Amino acid sequence: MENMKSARKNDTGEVGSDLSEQIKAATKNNHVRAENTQLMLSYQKGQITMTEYKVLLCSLYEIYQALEEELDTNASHPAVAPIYFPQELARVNSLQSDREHFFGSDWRKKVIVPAATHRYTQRIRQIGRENPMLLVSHAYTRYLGDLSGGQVLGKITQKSLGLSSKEGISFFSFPGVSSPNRFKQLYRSRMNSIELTEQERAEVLEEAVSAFEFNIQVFDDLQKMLSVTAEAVDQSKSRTVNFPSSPIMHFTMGLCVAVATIGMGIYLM
Ligand code: HEM
Repeated sequence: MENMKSARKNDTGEVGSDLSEQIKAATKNNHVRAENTQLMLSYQKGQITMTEYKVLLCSLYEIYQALEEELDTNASHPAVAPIYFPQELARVNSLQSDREHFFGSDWRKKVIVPAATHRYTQRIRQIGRENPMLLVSHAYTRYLGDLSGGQVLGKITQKSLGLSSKEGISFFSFPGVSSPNRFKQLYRSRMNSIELTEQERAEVLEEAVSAFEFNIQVFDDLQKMLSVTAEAVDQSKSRTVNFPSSPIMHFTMGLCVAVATIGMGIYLM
């Protein structure tokens, strides 16, 4: 809320009246909070683990599938058409191949996502049906993030996981974008060309704040899920419970326990 006020307060001052400037100002504090989630901090310290990356890929896949399906369905909507760049930006195919790389050909069966991811995708689908204008806020939050800090995160992932090739990290590559900075300029100018009433503009800014918060909740839930998993695996070792013996089954079983625990915890709140 404070962010929203500062974006408006500065309309005639340093922020200006362009949507691209206002959305950046409105989400500034949320961006700081996102950068400071435990998952993103692990990233910045080069400490991302294979398990963290794999569960992150599962959630990103669900999120982009919802986002890109809704963008495709609403491609000719006046607020969506200017920022509709499937050739340059679409991530679902890259995420599919990254998941296939790590999970194998039956990757579709290995969906491990926390409740926060479902809440995020449900919101995207709801606005796709009811108010497609707000897809702008979600597309901005994910794609401009991927073209900014995300570019560094790709390099860190490769190094942290000791990957010798780009296989498994195609999510971070945008072959259709030769200069991320120039493309971001184009994207901002397209955002600025969208005609919005004051009320609509306020809604777009508010939805962008929510989009950041959805991402923060996903990161936090993933972290919780992984810590519960680690405990479940530890307990299974110490209690000699008949847990499946292969590492992948261990991982999957542990995550099932974790997802169930977190999912129930959240839905019961
Ligand atoms: C390790 C975590 C992160 C780092 C180090 C990081 C870093 C950055 C940097 C350096 C920029 C460029 C700022 C500028 O051009 O002024 C940026 C922009 C951006 N980031 Fe992040 N970021 C992180 C996480 C995130 C997350 C989790 C999201 C949202 C899901 C996000 C969304 C954005 C967006 C939308 C922009 C574009 C801002 C604009 O120009 O309007 N970032 N980030």
